Amino acid sequence: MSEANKNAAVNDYIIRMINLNKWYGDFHVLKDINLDVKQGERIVICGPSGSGKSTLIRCINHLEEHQKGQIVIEGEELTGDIKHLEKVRTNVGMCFQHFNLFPHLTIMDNLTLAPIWVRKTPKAEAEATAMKYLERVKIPDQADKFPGQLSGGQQQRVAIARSLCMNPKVMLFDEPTSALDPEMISEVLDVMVELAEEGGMTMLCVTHEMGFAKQVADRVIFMDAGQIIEENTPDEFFNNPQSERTQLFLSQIIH
Ligand SMILES: Nc1ncnc2c1ncn2[C@@H]1O[C@H](COP(=O)(O)OP(=O)(O)OP(=O)(O)O)[C@@H](O)[C@H]1O
Repeated sequence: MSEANKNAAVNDYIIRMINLNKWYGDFHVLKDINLDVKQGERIVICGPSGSGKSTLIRCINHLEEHQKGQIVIEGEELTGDIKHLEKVRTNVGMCFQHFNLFPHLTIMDNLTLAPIWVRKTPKAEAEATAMKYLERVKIPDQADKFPGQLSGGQQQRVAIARSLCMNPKVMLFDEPTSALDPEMISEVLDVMVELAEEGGMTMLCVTHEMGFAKQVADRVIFMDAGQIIEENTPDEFFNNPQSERTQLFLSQIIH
């Protein structure tokens, strides 16, 4: 392949993980992960507890540091360089299991904090954008409340809106529904489905919500013991799982 073609191929990928390895002390948590993510691709990552799913996506925005291999984001290797990291953290939004909202700030202030201080967006513009996204996640009337006054499902929708206010290219979701009461799960999944179906946003979602995976994922990745064991379209993944470990996992979660 010519150098130009090689670069063109590389540029198709917004995120590349190349022989990625990570250890927590002596514990080898990620083992030779190779994963290329295309711009706009929607990926669901599943697998047993402790298989390294959260660690994998936390490495993408350097919340966890890898020790070997490479992560390349928009053609630039992630090294921990502070300037690059600022850019990555602006372009890659993340929603966590436990929302991580600032409890002492109103919803509006939670949403406008980063745009005003990191992006230097004028306050009125940041507030207008925040309102737009609060409407999109269907809670515009909660803007002046504090996180503690909202349900878990509402707080998670605020967390999604907060990420969207930074106009990210990639959204990482780390089990966004697993801390929610069952009746609140669908209101968060609905927002995620809408986001996925709009297209354009690259999404990596660690979730056990297999209905979500079937509905919107372009690709499902199954991890076990720090390795990617299998990846496929949802159709193939659910109907024709190849490895015994995937079959066992699916038999345990789908009844
Ligand atoms: N900061 C840490 N220090 C040491 N070990 C850790 C740390 N974080 C995670 N681990 C261990 O690494 C392994 C992978 O954890 P990780 O959270 O990435 O898995 P997971 O697949 O997301 O699990 P779950 O579905 O339960 O959230 C687990 O055995 C966990 O105990």
